Amino acid sequence: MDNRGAAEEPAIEAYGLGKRFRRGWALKDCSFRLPAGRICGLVGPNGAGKTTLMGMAVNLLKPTAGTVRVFGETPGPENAGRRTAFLAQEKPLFRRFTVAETLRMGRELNPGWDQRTAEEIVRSGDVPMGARVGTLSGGQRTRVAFALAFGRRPDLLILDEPMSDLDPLVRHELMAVLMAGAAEHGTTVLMSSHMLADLENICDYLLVIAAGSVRMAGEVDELLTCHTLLTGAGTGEGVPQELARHTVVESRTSGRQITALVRPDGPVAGTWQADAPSLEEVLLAYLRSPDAPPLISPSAQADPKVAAA
Ligand SMILES: Nc1ncnc2c1ncn2[C@@H]1O[C@H](COP(=O)(O)OP(=O)(O)OP(=O)(O)O)[C@@H](O)[C@H]1O
Repeated sequence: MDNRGAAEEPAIEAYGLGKRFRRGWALKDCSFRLPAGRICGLVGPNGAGKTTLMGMAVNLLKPTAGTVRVFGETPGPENAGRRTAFLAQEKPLFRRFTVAETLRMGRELNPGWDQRTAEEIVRSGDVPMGARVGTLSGGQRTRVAFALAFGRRPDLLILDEPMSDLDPLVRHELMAVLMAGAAEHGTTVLMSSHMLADLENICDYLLVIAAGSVRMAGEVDELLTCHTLLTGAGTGEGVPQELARHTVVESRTSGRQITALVRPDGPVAGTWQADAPSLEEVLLAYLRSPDAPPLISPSAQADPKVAAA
């Protein structure tokens, strides 16, 4: 669905966004739009620029080039900042605070604080309210940090690899909490993760970056339906001639069999078995093929006017 024209501003819109550190560009010419209300997976190899992008959306980093807007505003402590909660990769918490004190701090700092939900998230993991944060396991600390971010009831929740230190059961439980809460409150979620199979179950939107630029962005359904996985008999090296008119994202030869992920431009000639790829197959193909043409679906295309606003 294309949200253009909807009354709600996009949750995030970036145009020509870039960040340069001493060693070079961490993110370059990055343009996309994330419509409000989506659960968006942010995918990319190590060092692709995911944390840098999130840092600019939450005003921890200033862009070197271009623009990023959150609900139509430049990120800052005011409106956009108040509507956004960020769970950083290192989950910064006060180690000397007890869990109860941590939640009390959340309540005192945030007018729309949802104590019941925050407590439920903590209690369902049997984390003692009286325990000091510094004595908790990594996964328990993540649960508390998650409760703190979620309890703010933000309109935009930005999570940097939230699942990396969670066991599979906790991961599923917290992601279910996330999805139910987001559905109930219309929260937009931007979540980076390397767990591609998990993202398939959680996300309805996707942003893929590699080497500092956008490789793919849009509705998961849309991105899936425009790809086909072809399997056929390989006759040699390289992309077979009959695929030349289509966009071949990746082609791999194994023995006498060739497998190609393509964006077909009309019917495919030749004898191929055509299958619908999984999200994981599409993501892996794009991650392995940095030279494949990027794919930005209409709902994810940034409006150049954002840069001028
Ligand atoms: N504060 C900084 N100073 C200098 N370089 C930085 C800084 N922060 C990030 N970088 C560089 O920017 C690039 C992008 O880093 P970033 O942390 O955004 O990647 P990432 O996609 O989040 O990676 P990962 O999946 O490993 O968490 C990397 O090359 C990194 O070394």
